[in-house]
This record gives sequence, C-alpha cells and structure tokens, in this order.
Amino acid sequence: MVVLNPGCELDLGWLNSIHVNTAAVHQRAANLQSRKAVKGPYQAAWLLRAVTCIDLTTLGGDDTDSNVMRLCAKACRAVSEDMLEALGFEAGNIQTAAVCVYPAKVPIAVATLKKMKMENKINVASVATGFPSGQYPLETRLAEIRWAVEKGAHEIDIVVDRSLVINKLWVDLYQEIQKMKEACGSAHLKTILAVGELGSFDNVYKASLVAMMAGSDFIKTSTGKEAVNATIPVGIVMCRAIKDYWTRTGYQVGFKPAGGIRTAADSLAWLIMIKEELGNDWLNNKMFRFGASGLLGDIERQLHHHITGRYASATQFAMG
Ligand SMILES: O=C[C@H](O)COP(=O)(O)O
Repeated sequence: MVVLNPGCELDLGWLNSIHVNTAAVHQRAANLQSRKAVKGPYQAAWLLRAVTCIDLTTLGGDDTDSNVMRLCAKACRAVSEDMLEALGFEAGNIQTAAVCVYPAKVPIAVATLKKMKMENKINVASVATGFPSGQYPLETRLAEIRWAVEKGAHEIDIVVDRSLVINKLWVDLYQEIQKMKEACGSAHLKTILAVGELGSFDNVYKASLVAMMAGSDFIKTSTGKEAVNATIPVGIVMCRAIKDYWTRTGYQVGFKPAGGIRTAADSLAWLIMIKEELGNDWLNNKMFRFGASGLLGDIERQLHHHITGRYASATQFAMG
C-alpha cells in the first residue's frame, strides 16, 4: 500500500453544502445491479482479482493463535495450486492483500507470515480504537493503535465514535481522526464509519469527507458487527465522496466495504460498482479491499465450478 492521503483543512462550508438524493442513490444501485453478470473466463479473472483484494478477516471473541495461524496460511495459498494451474496462472502468485485481526493477535500474525516468508507480500491489518463500538476514552483508543503498530501492524482499521456523527460534531470527529492518523505513524489508516448506525446518507457522505480531510488512507463501511453492514447504495455514497475529494484535492483515497460480503456474486457486484463509480484506477488492492471472513470459500467454490463444471461441497473450501 502506498501513502495516499495527507489530509487537508476541515472544510465546513463544503460539508454544509451537501444533500444526498436518496431516491437517486437507490435508482443508481438498482441500475448497476441489473447489469448482466460477468461470465466464463472473464468471470474467473474478476474473481481472482477479488481474491487479491481481500483483507482475510477473523474478528471473533474466540480467536486463538492457532486459528490466526491457519488464517495466515490460507491468505498465503488463497487459491489451490491445482486450480491456479487449471486457470493458466502461475502457482503461488495469488494471495489475499492482508489478514485482519484484533490487536492482541498482531504478534502471531506477523510471526506466522514471517515464518512463511510472506511478510513482504501480505500486510497485517489490526482493528483498533475500541473495535467495534469505539466507546472508550480517546487515550486508550490511541494507545491501542500505538501498541498494534509497535507489534508490527502495517494497517490500522479504526472505528469512529458514531455519536460524533449523529450529533454532527464534525470538528471533534476531524480532530480525533487526525490524532489517530498521527498515532499510526507509518502504518496506513483505514477508517470504519459503521454506516448502519449513522442514520442517513447525508451523514455517511459527510463522515466520509471528514475522515478523508483528517488523513484517512481508506474509508471502510462497517465493522461487520452492526445490524446493517456493507450495501451497494451506501457504497455508492462513499465512492461519490471519494471521487469528490479526489477532484478537489488530487488525493486518491481507498475504499473497503466490509461486513456480510459472503458470495462470489457479491464480490462481482462490488467490483462492477467500483469500476463504474471510480474507474479502473481503483480496481486493485492498493485502492480497494473487501473486509470479509467468509468470502474466499465461496469464490473458491465458484472457480472450482468454472474449471470442473461441478459445484464443490460446502465443506470442501471451508476456510476463508
Ligand atoms: O472487517 C471485516 C468484517 O468484520 C468482516 O465481516 P464478515 O465477518 O461479515 O465478513
């Protein structure tokens, strides 16, 4: 991941001028989702692209070192060598972009990837700042970021304090995220908005802008723990904010939908939306990620079907 966004001054005038047309967003989403599905060899190529954009995630209260080690092993061999060979790809060339874990699991993830000699190919992303609620004192939230970075995390997925958005405390939100950016040092800052708890598209758009103005390198939809997580309409709103920020400042910010993205068809719908809304510059893992714990298995099943004409059993590609 390259350094993308140094941020800019908070522009309240810009925020105050925003009004998102909800009906138009839903219309655009329906239009994008009615497009013909990608088929055949193109579909396999798009699915492999999707794999390389995954932050392979485990964020369970029952996470152990062993399942983080398994997650890392799966991230390294994301698609089996047999399948890659059948698809005409060189074995060993398809990995997920990152593994995403709780802060306490950063050391084992870093050590495992190092042992597998994959530390330069797969990043370790850590959630932080009182994930998933963010309802902790700022000092402990900042300390959590510093700890994860010190233990070797390359990317920090912070959560915003939703109350600042709901109460429209944009200056406070901007200042908190700026401090989090500073705490990240050389690690990249991915800001989770928890869109399902923000109340309106206007708030989603404004929170996206504030997060980018404060220096977020990526904006991310959800923790995966809210009742409503990543949806295409909310993705469109965030992508429009990214595009507007890029047009005004010249800085490209990445996008990460997360939460409930489980099927190969979901991944294709998101990639099509990104291509249409942001263009080809965003169709790579420097600018786009899926936050997903269960997506990889379904993509493998779809690739297996593409190669053999048969669907694998639900347990054949269980991990991912
Ligand atoms: O950031 C990633 C999300 O927590 C993953 O959510 P998921 O388990 O619904 O795929």
